[in-house]
Amino acid sequence: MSRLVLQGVATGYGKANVIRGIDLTIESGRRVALIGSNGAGKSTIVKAINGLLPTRAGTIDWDGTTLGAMKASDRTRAGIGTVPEGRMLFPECTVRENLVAASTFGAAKEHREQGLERVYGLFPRLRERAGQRAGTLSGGEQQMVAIGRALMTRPRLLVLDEPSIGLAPKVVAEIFEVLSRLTREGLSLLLVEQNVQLSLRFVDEAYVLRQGQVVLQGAAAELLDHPQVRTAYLGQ
Ligand SMILES: Nc1ncnc2c1ncn2[C@@H]1O[C@H](COP(=O)(O)OP(=O)(O)OP(=O)(O)O)[C@@H](O)[C@H]1O
Repeated sequence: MSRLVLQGVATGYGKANVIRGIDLTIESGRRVALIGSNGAGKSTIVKAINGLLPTRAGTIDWDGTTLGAMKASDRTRAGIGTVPEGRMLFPECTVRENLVAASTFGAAKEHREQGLERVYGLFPRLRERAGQRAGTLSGGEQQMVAIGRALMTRPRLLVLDEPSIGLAPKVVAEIFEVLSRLTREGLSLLLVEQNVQLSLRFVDEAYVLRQGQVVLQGAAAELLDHPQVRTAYLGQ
């Protein structure tokens, strides 16, 4: 079972307490979105989940185990994959090298070729561009590499920070179709998106964050109709 539970999580930077006690649960196989305006703390929560930022209070449980001070690399090995904001690829390395770099994590090592085949099957364009330097790819292709790289570690939960940013609608649709396919195969998703319309149409449930606190949560379809969400995030 792959269940992520945040209880009373607080974290921040230096003297700034950015996240001030949030509860959030992602049940196995569910698609969950975290929405909120610029600076609400979405990326900060992502960093607390993937272990790049220590928590100051509360607990994060994954698969029934409290993560505590577990290192980021160990969280990846435990099945939490991240597609970071800005993609963070190695621009001078090829697509294949970027993908393979991630497979040095745990079990993925023996399954490198299998992993590559799976990624190329999901994103055929990456097979065609396997030898091309990542920095020369289009934005959409780079996002595909970032997602593919996370998949190379065989995650059971994929955390995506702003996957649609700066991409044309057609490419976004293509990427979300792959994400949809992955969730049908049982992968859980935490989607952080500025595009509220897109994320609420895609996920099962969502949390609305304001100034480091959850101000609304519920089924995505209900939130799409919620007056506060419509006014604040959908411009309606
Ligand atoms: N490394 C850092 N050091 C200090 N403050 C930071 C750092 N990273 C983020 N912050 C601050 O934490 C707050 C939340 O930032 P965060 O990036 O989590 O917001 P966000 O909801 O993801 O916003 P965006 O949609 O603009 O990415 C902001 O006030 C930001 O200035």
